[in-house]
Amino acid sequence: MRQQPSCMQGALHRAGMFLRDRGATMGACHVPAAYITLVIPIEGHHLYSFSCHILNSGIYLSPFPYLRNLRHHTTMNISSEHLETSQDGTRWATLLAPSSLSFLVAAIVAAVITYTWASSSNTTKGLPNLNPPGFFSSVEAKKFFATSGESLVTQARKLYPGQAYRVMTNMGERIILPHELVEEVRNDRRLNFSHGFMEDGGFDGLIPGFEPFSILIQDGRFQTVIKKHLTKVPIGMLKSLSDEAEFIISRTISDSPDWNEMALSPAFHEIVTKVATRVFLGKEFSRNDDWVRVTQGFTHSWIVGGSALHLWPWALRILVHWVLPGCREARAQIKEARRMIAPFVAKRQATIQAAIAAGHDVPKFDDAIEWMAEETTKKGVAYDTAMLVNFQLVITLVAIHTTTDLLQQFVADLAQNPESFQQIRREVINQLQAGGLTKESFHKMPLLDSAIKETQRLKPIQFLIMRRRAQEDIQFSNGLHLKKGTRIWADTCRMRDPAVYENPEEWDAARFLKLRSQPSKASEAHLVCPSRDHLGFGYGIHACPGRFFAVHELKVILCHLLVKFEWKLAPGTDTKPGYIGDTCFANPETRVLIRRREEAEYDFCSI
Ligand code: HEM
Repeated sequence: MRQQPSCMQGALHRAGMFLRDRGATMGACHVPAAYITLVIPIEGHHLYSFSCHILNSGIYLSPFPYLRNLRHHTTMNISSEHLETSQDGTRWATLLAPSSLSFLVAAIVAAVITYTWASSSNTTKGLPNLNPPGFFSSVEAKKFFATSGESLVTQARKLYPGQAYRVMTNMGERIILPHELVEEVRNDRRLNFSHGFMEDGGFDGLIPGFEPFSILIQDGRFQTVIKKHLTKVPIGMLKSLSDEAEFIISRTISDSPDWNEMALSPAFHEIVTKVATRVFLGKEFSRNDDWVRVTQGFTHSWIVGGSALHLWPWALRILVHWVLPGCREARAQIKEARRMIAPFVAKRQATIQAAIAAGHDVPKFDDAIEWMAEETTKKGVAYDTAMLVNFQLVITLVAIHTTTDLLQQFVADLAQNPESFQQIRREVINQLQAGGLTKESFHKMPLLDSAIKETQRLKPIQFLIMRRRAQEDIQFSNGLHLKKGTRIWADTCRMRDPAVYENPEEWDAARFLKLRSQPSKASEAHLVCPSRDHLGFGYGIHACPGRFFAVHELKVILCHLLVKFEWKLAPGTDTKPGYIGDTCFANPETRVLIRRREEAEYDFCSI
């Protein structure tokens, strides 16, 4: 089965499959043979990650976690009869060519040059280039976009109205599409979200510490779990959300009737994490501070490590990640998460086995571990702790900081608009008193819904949204031609366009409530309904599938806050959003003065 390939050329040729996937083409390359093993994804699947071992005279890169046992293999032929199939059905090929460390370095340099050349030969080259990279390096341009991306894009809107343009972002080159093309992007399956995210955020599974993101591209099961289990938000889930909100708010926000100063960001981060974790993993984990620390820490490491990695050329990332602090922390956090989840999964399996052995009904569990296990089994694939942990880490990552951010911005907006604040509180209390904390009551709180949507209009989580990667060549109606592998983002400028929204710079709580009375706009005026005029949750087939859950979670937390507390901005505090790259975040320094309200107009324990 195993034999020595003749030289490095073969290995690089296979590496070309990986590069070609993002629009590159490999040139012929004669490099003397080296002991390098590359594990390359086959048939559109991606590699989980590499780990690197020095074995005898050679370097051995082995995949993690599914092919751990292959560490004992020294060579493997790439030909189709020698493909490996991992537990989840993904097929892999391992490439090897004989030699020494110097040739590994030569191979990496060759790959960098080829990739750089191939990337720059894209057909979108004729588009205006907003932030061109330097001749030898794109690092400065990437750093510039990270800090000044928002002002660059504002400038581009004036320079290139209605046109697509190129820009070197902090994550690499992107084509920014004018909003006119949003309708063409939204349901085009050739423009893929997960593969784009997997590349930007998961580094295509090539970097240990980022391998959890491979869950995003495994036959859509991640998205299916969310759509199937987190969209309807049944009353039991609503009750869990409220129960956890009651618990954690009482421990995070002072109960004093006197004004106390509080920073919004850390408090809301804690509240949102625990409330969401209650649904994802139950009380055992939502009340477990170590778990919360690990999952929050993983998000932080991902941001820090990922931002640093993006400054390196692709081929060097597989080396530098070993020393970058965020990447090292991410690896440690994954290990710790596995250590915590493994006994939980084992205990559950033992309970099921015991029930079966005793002839009892198999107990039913209702949390994200169970949903994912069920969905995976349905695909005929065995699941393991590593995969379940990947799922937990990624779902927490996509769910928490987005929801925390919107909650924080909304609370700050209310503090700056006291009249709307009082009207929204009145609406909430009236409905809670009339119908309790139910979905029906939420339907009767249109001002709350409208005001949150308004906050999101003025400060979406990204001002460039709908990240996609062209999975094949694409021609748009305006003549724009994208080559396979091209990365696009869409501009959100329409969300502040005076032709679409009257006084667009003004926060108007009732803006979307008023739109509900216009038949043509009624449906898209709801918070969970994306449209070309409001891209806060994206738009089209890849619009955020977690938005229904996020909106319910937000409303539950807000009901608690509105009923129990009074707040206003602390003197001198700053509410201006911050920008990193395409991300727009609520100001982490925002502080409020907050106090407990005297009236107890609704008792949450009664639901
Ligand atoms: C206020 C909170 C949230 C905001 C603002 C938000 C925003 C977004 C945005 C803008 C996208 C990209 C859509 C596109 O490009 O068209 C997205 C995608 C996604 N979101 Fe959210 N999100 C939130 C909460 C959540 C939650 C709670 C979950 C999970 C429970 C979640 C899971 C996802 C997933 C899985 C995708 C990728 C969809 C796909 O692959 O097609 N999000 N979200």
